[in-house]
Amino acid sequence: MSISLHPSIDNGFIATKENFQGGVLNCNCTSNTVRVKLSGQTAHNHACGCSKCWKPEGAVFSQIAVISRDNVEVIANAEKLVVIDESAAIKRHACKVCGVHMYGRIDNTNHPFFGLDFVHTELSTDEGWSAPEFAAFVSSIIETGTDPKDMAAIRARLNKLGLNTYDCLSPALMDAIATHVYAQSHPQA
Ligand SMILES: N[C@@H](CCC(=O)N[C@@H](CSCO)C(=O)NCC(=O)O)C(=O)O
Ligand SMILES: [Zn+2]
Ligand SMILES: [Zn+2]
Repeated sequence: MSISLHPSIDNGFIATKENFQGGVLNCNCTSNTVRVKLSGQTAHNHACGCSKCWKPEGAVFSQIAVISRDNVEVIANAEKLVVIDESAAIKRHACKVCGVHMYGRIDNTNHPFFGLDFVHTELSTDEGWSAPEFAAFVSSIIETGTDPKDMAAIRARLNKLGLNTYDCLSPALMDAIATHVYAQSHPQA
């Protein structure tokens, strides 16, 4: 059986819908489902191979996007959410019953991505969320057990799906991080 990159990516993905208004993310519990309302479109959606982002069963990548934290609201069963790693920059709020990560939040106001929450839009039944644009932290899938011998074929599959592969974030996001770092040590007069 071939490796699943991610169920929302393996066979091509649903296109971004213009003027998409957002929707609701649901955890995998069939009762007392945790629900998170996103009041708007997401951005910078990507496949992430890092060991920290939540992946559906059997997938080697997660699919993760960002949205303004002001547009994220837990609307049901918030008491089931726990932060899985308090020491991480991104505090991933997961359902303690099914394990799904409902949103990741950055508390450090100096972090380059402060103000943005990280979300997995496949948890929504709504269609039209921003489509994946690239694959990040690709080499990191080896850290969670992928055979290094499979990497060339995996990178080729991602490329064929239209996703450039990077071993950290995309050049645009890495430039944004570096710009933030420079600005912190060179404040405007
Ligand atoms: N090789 C490591 C990489 C982990 C990592 O740095 N992950 C990134 C991307 S997550 C979303 O794109 C990150 O920013 N992490 C910060 C955090 O998780 O708090 C590994 O695989 O673990
Ligand atoms: Zn759950
Ligand atoms: Zn990640």
